[in-house]
Amino acid sequence: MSTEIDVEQEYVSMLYARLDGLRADADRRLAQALAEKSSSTTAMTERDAETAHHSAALAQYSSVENGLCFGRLDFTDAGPRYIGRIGLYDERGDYEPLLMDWRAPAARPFYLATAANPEGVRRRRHIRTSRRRVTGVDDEVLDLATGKDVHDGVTGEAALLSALNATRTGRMSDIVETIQAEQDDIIRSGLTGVLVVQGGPGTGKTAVALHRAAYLLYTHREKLSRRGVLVIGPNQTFLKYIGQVLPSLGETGVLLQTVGELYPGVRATRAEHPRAALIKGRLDVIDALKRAVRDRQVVPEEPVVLIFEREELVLDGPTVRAAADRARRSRKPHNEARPIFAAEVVAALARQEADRLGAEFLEEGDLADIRRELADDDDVQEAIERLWPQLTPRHLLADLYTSAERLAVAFPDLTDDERALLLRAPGDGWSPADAPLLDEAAELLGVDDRLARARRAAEERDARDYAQGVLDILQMQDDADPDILTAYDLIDAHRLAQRTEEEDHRTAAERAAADRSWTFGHVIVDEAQELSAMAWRVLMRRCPSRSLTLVGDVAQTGDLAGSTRWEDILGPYVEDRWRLTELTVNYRTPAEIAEFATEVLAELGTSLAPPAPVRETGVLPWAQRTTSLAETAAQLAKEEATAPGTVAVLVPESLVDEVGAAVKSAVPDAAVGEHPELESKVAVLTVREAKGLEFDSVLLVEPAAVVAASPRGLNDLYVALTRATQRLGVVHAEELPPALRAMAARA
Ligand SMILES: Nc1ncnc2c1ncn2[C@@H]1O[C@H](COP(=O)(O)OP(=O)(O)OP(=O)(O)O)[C@@H](O)[C@H]1O
Repeated sequence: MSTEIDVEQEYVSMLYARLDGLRADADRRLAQALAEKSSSTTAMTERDAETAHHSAALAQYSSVENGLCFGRLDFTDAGPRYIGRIGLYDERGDYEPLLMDWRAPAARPFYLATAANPEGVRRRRHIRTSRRRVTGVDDEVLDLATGKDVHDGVTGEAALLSALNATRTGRMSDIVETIQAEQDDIIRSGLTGVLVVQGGPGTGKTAVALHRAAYLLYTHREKLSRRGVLVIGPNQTFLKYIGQVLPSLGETGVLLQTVGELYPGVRATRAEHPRAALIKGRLDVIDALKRAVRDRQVVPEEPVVLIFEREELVLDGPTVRAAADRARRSRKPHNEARPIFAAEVVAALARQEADRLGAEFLEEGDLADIRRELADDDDVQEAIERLWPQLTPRHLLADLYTSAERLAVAFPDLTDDERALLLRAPGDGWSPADAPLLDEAAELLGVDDRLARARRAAEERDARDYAQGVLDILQMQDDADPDILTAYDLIDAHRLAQRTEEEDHRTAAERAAADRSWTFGHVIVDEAQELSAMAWRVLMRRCPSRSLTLVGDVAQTGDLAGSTRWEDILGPYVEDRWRLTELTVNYRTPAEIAEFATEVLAELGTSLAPPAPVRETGVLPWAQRTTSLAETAAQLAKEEATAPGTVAVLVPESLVDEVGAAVKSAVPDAAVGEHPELESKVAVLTVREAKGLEFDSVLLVEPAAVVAASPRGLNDLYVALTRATQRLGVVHAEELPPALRAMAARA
């Protein structure tokens, strides 16, 4: 007798056969396209496009290999509908859907139907698979009369709990099989406007943000694949943690970046004092940058003497000031106003030279000659460069940060101590807070695109030469029959080169990463509460359409430059035209641990409600007092590592080296230091580094020091307490913070 599993196995096997067929087909077409000898440039670009298309299809088919089909809906009046990671159609007959993409409207009842509101669904089935084998099914009968109702608003309870209880791997996985109704609403919310998703720790904000990216790309493919989707995360470790989710949903074209990467060509990761980041994150830094630019527009105290045609010409203060005023009145950015300044200076020098020669004997043409010669003169150019230098954003900021005098001019309102925080040695590298400033500087300076223009001109020349070569060959071939219209007759080398150039086969994400002026179709910001006002300014420049999703928790704000009110972030850009949605269920932290986090939340005095934990484990968190913090933490980490799953040792910044070294000697393959490898069994991290991450077991070291380390220390403690999916232990030498006093002492 065939069981339900056998029935589903048969169907699932058929789906995999179809997937294999599609894969073989794409493989064959790709090989064909690659083997094709292109006889013309047009054919070549077509071939490139085809190659890119088939490669992308192949990548997608491979990425959905695991868990291809995970659900089935049976309707009261219709046959079954299978739900999976992508849509598959029957190639024969009338292209009947064999598998419904989870993002299609027809798949929605899988996530929304409840016994109270079944949407025509009689039964929802979760299909569990391991590779291509069906290992089990979980059914829910959505019929109030005969079936059970959903539990606490949770759908697919068995599948959900099994996902939540699974041991963690150090890589986030997708939740496509068990998306909950409140999450589904957000994921499928419209593309336009600003959507804010506020939710406590573990409510699935990151998961929702990524599934939303996949949904938007599916639903608005045409628009978004051209302009691209940008996802901003707090740091590289986090981006690596979430990096697999979108590919597992078949989407590879989304650009994941940190704020430190927003300025193309710079990867800003240098650590700096939080107060320095705070200063750089405030909007009044724009005025400081303006002053820094103006400081480079020099009016000499002593007249500058130039030798031209063996005679002296003099540039005095008033002449330079008049030229500078004229340039500034143009309201152009510094580099773009420079030619105006240079022309004024040259004109003033030309007048001097004309007076010397006897102006009455000179004609306008002679004057123009003098101006041209002066403009070409090395000494004159050098003087102009000294008085109004051509500046790149990097030079401007590097010169500023390495000079106490320049800092004093740019930041007159800061104290000496504050300015000292900004001072750095030459070649010290950029911090994440510098990236928005580099971008702002680029706005103030205007593009110095000489290099880019020269490169583009060279490329164009190459392309033209290449096109000419192609046309010559074609013409040679076509010489045989003069009556046939040749490519040469239709197009010249220049146009052919242009056409080749227009076809840029990089993905939108790749092009966007390299282009400061790129604007995205949609921007998603995770841990959005942490971004500074300056970071928002750059992001808003990158997203003039204001099609944005902000995901975060204003109770977890740790960065001093971050925000604790959504209206403060958005007010300057969209006033009150933004939609607030909330996530209320905690999928990560078991009730036993969440209880302590709730205490901290109350102490924080916010009006935010704690998210409701969806499960209990029966395991109580514990605390152990010790006089040797590092050794005890290391010993306990070693013990914890014998249980299944991952272990994080979370430490205040001040103890990271000491505890890291002790843990490393007790557990040699533990990950410590910057950018720890999260797939390691044990990792030592500061609380800040652990933001957004989760582990099966968490050992928190010296919570009192976490609280004391920053004005937002209590927020940091809240983050630390909410990282565990199973177990939490606290190791401390000092008194516990009040919210943790009730924690049981370790037996
Ligand atoms: N519907 C769901 N089905 C299965 N797992 C889920 C679901 N929603 C959330 N989770 C899981 O809960 C955990 C927490 O999710 P996530 O990291 O997205 O939360 P968060 O709100 O971003 O947390 P934080 O504020 O701490 O960054 C993850 O393991 C995620 O996979």
